[in-house]
This record gives sequence, C-alpha cells and structure tokens, in this order.
Amino acid sequence: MPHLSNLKVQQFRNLGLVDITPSPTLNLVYGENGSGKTSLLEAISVLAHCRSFRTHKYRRLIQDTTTAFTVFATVEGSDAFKVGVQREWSGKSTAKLDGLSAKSSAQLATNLPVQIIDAHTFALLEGGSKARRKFFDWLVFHVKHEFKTAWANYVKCVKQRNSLLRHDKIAYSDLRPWDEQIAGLAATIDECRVECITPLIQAFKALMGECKFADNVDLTLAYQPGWKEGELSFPKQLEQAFARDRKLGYTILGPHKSDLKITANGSPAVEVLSRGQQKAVINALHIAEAQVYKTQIGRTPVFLLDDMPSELDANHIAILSGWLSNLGAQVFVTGVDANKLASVWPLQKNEAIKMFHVKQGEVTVSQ
Ligand SMILES: Nc1ncnc2c1ncn2[C@@H]1O[C@H](COP(=O)(O)OP(=O)(O)OP(=O)(O)O)[C@@H](O)[C@H]1O
Repeated sequence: MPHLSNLKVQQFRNLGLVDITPSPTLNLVYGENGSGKTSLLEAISVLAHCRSFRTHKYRRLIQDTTTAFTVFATVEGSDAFKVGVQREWSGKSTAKLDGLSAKSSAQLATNLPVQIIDAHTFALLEGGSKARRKFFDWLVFHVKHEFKTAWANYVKCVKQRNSLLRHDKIAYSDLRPWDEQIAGLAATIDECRVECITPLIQAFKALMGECKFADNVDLTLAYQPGWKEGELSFPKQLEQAFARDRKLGYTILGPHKSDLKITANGSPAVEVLSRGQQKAVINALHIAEAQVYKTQIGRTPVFLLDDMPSELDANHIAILSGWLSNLGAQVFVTGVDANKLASVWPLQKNEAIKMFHVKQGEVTVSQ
C-alpha cells in the first residue's frame, strides 16, 4: 500500500528541519501543545493537495522570518515515486513528481490519497451540505474518471446561468440551452455519485454494526441529488424554479446542492449523538470511504488523525485501530502524552509501530 518511507520538511510553520523515516503502518506522534504535531500532518497534506487542511493562505505555512517552505517524501508501495512541494513568499509554487513538474494538484491527490480526521471533521455532522459534498466527492473524484470534467463544466454552466438570471429582461427561453447542458452534466455527476455513495453507505452500515451504541440508535445515511426525487424530471424542476431563481439571482437546484443526510432515530445525528458517538460515526464514514476506494482502486489512503484519542473511549479506539489495521493503511496519530497515546492505541498483529517526539519544532524518533 502507498506509504511515506521518508519525509523531509523544511521551514514549515515552526518545523525547522525534519527528516524522518515513518513506519509503513502505525506512527504515533506526541509532544506538548504548540510543539508542531499538527504542522507535521499539515505538511503531509500539502504533499497530497498542494495546500493545507487548516488554511488556504500558503504564506501562513512559511516559517516566520524565512521566505519559503519545502516538503518532500519518498512514497513506496505498488508504485513508488518521489513527491515534493515548495512554496515561496513571492507566490511561486513548485510541485514535482519524480523530478518532473506535476500537471495539477489533482495529479498529486491521485498519487498520494490522504484522509484527514481532525476537529474540523465534525463539520460533517454539524456543518452545512458543503462539508458533506467535499467528503463524498473525494471518493467520486478518485474512483470516477469522468466526474472531474463533468463537474468543471457543470460549474461553468451554472455560473453562466446565474449571470443570465441577473439580467433585467431575461425569459426562460434564454436559459433553455444552458439548462439542457446543465441537465446532461447533472445526470453524469449524479450517476457517478450514486455509484460511489451506494457502496459507501453499505460499508458504513457494516462498520457501525461493530459499535455497541448503534444497537440502540437507528443511524441512516441518505444521498440527496440536489433536486426533488419524484415524478418531475430535473430539467422540469429547473424550469419551474425559474421565477424563484430569477428573484434570488442564482440557481437553487442541482448537484451543487446535493447532500448526504446523516440521521439518528430520524433526527439530525448531531442533535442526538454524544460527542464521542459523533466521532465514532465520523471515523466510520472515513473508513467506509477508504474501503470503497480500496475495492475500486486497489490502494489505501494515508490516514492523518489529529488528536484522535481525545473524546473516544478505549473501546472505540480499539475498533478504529482494528479498522485501520485491516485496511493496511499507513497512519499518523497525534497526541500530547506519549504513554497515554501508546496505551490507548492498541497494537494490532504485525504492526510496526514508530513513535516520534515533537519538541519546539524538532522531530525525533523515540522507538
Ligand atoms: N508560520 C509560522 N512560523 C513559525 N511558527 C508558526 C507558524 N505558524 C504557526 N506557528 C507555530 O507553530 C506551533 C505549532 O503549532 P501546531 O498546531 O503544529 O502545534 P501542536 O503540536 O499540534 O499543538 P496542540 O497540541 O496544541 O494541537 C505553534 O506554536 C504556532 O504558533
């Protein structure tokens, strides 16, 4: 499975110079608050997306008093490669795969798939539909090759439609050609999503079966395409929504409004479940996504778990570590206390554990 066999980080947030050889399976990263643990995970996410999961402002990542950061990794697995990203204060950005310029950040994401679970991941339950679309579209993007182009064209068409909606003397007949294109692209996007989300929901249900609290709570995931499912076709619904869209100045129906409703006993899960139970649900969603990805693509994403032990009891941590171990994923888990981290994170069979101590921006291997 793809895993980082070497990671070098330079002048990234408070990390001065890091050069580590992670375990292909479990890496426990510990250190005091503010020592640089999340920054280390963030550096890995930059290799996968060309940007951080904490900020879109790349200058925040460059170490104060310096003018550029570099992150470099050797990735081993079925297809080995080297990947490097450098960002300069001036805005210059360099991303390389095996020494050649990467074509796009999508190419990096395809090569080094990464799943991040941190405090922000609660947005999957607490936040609006955007967070959930981002979550399931990760899978759709990786598994369905036609999705990326269909989505890019769809976004262009909707933008065009929205600008027409804002014209004074617009009639529906002016929009019809755009709606025909939008309907075709929406059908492709919806088909791709359904083909990925259906096995995702099945995998999620199977995983939740291992969590005791799920015996007493009816947890459901329901995909919504972004328009009402029923007798009226999506193009007809677009036409019917014209007067409302015109008033608002934007398109209210379509795949850009799709969602994955997560309910517990018929109510939004966030209103019913405890914080720890929510975290267990979020973990199961990410593992389910990785399982479907593995079945379809034959690889496993690298998991970055920031401050994972907090809020989870020993039973849920054991379940999560079992899921990760079965996947064969490389995992980086952070926590403040080394002993607590090692004791709460149960070792699975054959697992080569490595512990890294982060102290004032320096990372040393401690086992
Ligand atoms: N551009 C930067 N240059 C230098 N230091 C920075 C920069 N950006 C952030 N920092 C500092 O880096 C330190 C590391 O932050 P990080 O979030 O990685 O810590 P952490 O070990 O995950 O902490 P916690 O346990 O509190 O979550 C913080 O003290 C932060 O103020």
